[in-house]
Amino acid sequence: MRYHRVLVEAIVFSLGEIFEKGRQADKVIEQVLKSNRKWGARDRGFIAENTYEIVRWWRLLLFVSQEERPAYSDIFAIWQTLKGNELPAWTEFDHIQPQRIRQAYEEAKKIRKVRESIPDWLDEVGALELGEKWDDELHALNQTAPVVLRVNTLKTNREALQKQLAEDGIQTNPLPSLPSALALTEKKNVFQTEAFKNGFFEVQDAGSQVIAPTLDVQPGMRVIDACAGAGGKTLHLAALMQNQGRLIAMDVENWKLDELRRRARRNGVSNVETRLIEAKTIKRLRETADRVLLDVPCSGLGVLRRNPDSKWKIMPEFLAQIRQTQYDILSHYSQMVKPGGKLVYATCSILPSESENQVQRFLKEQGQQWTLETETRTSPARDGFDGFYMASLVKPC
Ligand SMILES: C[S@@+](CC[C@H](N)C(=O)[O-])C[C@H]1O[C@@H](n2cnc3c(N)ncnc32)[C@H](O)[C@@H]1O
Repeated sequence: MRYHRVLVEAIVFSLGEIFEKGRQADKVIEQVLKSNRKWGARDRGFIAENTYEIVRWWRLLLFVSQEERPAYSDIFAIWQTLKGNELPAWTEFDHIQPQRIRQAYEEAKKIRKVRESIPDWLDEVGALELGEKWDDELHALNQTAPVVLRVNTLKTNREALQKQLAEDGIQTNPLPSLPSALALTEKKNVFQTEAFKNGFFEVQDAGSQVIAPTLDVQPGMRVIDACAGAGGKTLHLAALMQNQGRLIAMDVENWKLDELRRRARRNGVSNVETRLIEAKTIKRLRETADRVLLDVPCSGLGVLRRNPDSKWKIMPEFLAQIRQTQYDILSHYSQMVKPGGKLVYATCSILPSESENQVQRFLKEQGQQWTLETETRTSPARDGFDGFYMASLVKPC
């Protein structure tokens, strides 16, 4: 393996931005990759993959270093050694002792929270809430996530897109359980393709693709996506509605709705209107929707494969606070559903306290009003999808 100093320096810089300035890993990597247009695909892959993997394995690497504040270049060297790569003969690596690193790693493997590189409190919460399933889920959450596309059926179909991407050297496999999903066989930058620029697909994990179909939307319905963000699931709903009917996408953050509108244009979506949530927005929409999606803000513990830095950023207090927000949204926003209509409550969390328990509390506190129709979970350990939860609730006529 040949190392280029400038690439290793880019990784060291990125780690400093993430761990010292608390910046989001994907934003830092995006900025670093933009800083040098001459880097090729392999160089970019080297920077991005190593930075993400070091962030993912941070606690394990710190343990193996046996130092309180090791230099980021030492952490890089430890990571390469654990991967079985020989280090270059650079002076900054003179003091690195591969044999000692391998011994410390043997010790690390005996302690779950170190081996799986997770904060103490999170290991405790996971074990408490998931019991014997925690080991497998935690392990699966540390694997690199596949890149999955959702075919935009407003513009193309799965076979045609698969063929078009293959002509660009991008090989994919259809996922049998999801009619619009294609998984890449190896990581490639799909955003450069004509197919992406023309809105033929979106990048969307398989677990996330299970949610919109749960609403059972029909063309012509009136549908509200109440926590729409930048619209991953709004676009999917629009495609399932065949662009017919009315789809209101709402959020409390205007910049996300701006991004949603941009994506909707690329996707050829014409039945979406965006609405910033203000004091009376929900009240005004009382009993107006055939379907309401509540894809509520959550811990993101089901998508740690993609965002490994969030395990170092979220705190127990945040979990308590977000649970309250989720319940407030569920109990308040559910009033937008018409009698006979349907509500889907969804999270990208593996924790029952953000998911099943919230729905149970809602059913109990709302009395006889609602019935739980279906409850589904996707699992990194069981099906290789990100960890999503979705419950479909019907309001009686
Ligand atoms: C899980 S994300 C949504 C992801 C989005 N549905 C998608 O598929 O791309 C949750 C969203 O809820 C929004 N949010 C936070 N508090 C909210 C509130 N009180 N009402 C509505 N949306 C809220 C956040 O801004 C965020 O965009």
